[in-house]
Amino acid sequence: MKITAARVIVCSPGRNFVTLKIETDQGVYGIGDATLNGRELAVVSYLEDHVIPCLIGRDPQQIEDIWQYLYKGAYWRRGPVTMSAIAAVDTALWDIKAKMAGMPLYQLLGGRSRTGVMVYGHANGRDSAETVDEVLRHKEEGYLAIRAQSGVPGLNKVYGVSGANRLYEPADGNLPGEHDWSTEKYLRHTPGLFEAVREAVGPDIHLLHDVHHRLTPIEAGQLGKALEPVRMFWMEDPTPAENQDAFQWIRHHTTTPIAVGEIFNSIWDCKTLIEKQLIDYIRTTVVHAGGITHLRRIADLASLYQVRTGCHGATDLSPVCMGAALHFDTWVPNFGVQEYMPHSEDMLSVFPHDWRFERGMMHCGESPGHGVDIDEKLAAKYPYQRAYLPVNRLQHDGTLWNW
Ligand SMILES: O=C(O)[C@@H](O)[C@@H](O)[C@H](O)[C@H](O)CO
Ligand SMILES: [Mg+2]
Repeated sequence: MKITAARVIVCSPGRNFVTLKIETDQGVYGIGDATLNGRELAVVSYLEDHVIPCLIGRDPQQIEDIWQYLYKGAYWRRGPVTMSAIAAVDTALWDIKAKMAGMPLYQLLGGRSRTGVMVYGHANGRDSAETVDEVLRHKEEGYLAIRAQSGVPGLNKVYGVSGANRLYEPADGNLPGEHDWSTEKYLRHTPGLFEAVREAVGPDIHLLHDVHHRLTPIEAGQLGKALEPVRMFWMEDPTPAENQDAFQWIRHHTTTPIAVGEIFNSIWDCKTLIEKQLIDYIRTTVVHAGGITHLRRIADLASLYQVRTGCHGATDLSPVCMGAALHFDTWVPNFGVQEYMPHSEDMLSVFPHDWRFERGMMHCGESPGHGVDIDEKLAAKYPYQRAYLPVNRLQHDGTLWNW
């Protein structure tokens, strides 16, 4: 069997997506997500100018050998651009292999480990009251796990708050927007927010919160301790995770579970966090952590240390990634939860898919492959529009902070 062609499809049905399509001499093709929010064209070039020429003529069944070839053969290893490009190739090859086998991807990985994939929805509001209402609305819709994010009194623009339009999209404008930040105001506000949310929603709903890299380790310890009475499912990205050892200071002060990893792109980024059990959930994804092949390795390492998966699933990860993730989630033994920020109708129309949401669970579907396709004609109607993620500055003196 041979790869005969591969091409990158860039489209923007409400937001930018980058999709790799690999065609073979058996008439079967596979697709993979290569979207890197705010740096999309870097991955397009990495694929078109450097990777695709090396793929033509190779046997698409040799998924592992091609993964090793692209990882070791680049010499310059790891990084979000490289690993997103490798991920797109890997996902497309798994899609092809499953289609050739005539089975849904989860069967090829090892079969079903659960009846469905528990997902968490995104409730957010401009203030605590609006956020509580949104959490209750998600409970009504059947979610068993709900992330809550709210505006912070005294801050203008805060991560995760979509305001009137319920779909949250952080990449805005063709230059980075500037948000303001005050840790003091955030730490004053957040414990009260979750007391109100837990009071309203009752004891059975899993509550999650994304700190989005903004605290120091000791501040994260403070927040985790303040949230203990709420019994959070997790506190996400409490502090920047380049320094994995720093998480021991959070662990010293709180038992609130911790989730990290959506911006990680290889097993090396999370090795210490997992082996020292400094986290409870690993958030690495199919699209940014080297595809199914590498994500399986991360999940297997995590399973040795009772760390569970909690894959990132924001709308800037395309429906192709969501499809592949749901097959992974259906198989992976140490599954925790899957993030699910619903894509808009425009986005979903470009990516016909097999999955469905039912009472807080997602089901990946039974069609061969990962169950997602791309309507190239429709995609062509939505040309790329440069968009950046915002930057964050401390409100009192403008210091550039973590967004
Ligand atoms: O947990 C999450 O979903 C967030 O961290 C993301 O919304 C993140 O801000 C975006 O994926 C960045 O592109
Ligand atoms: Mg996050």
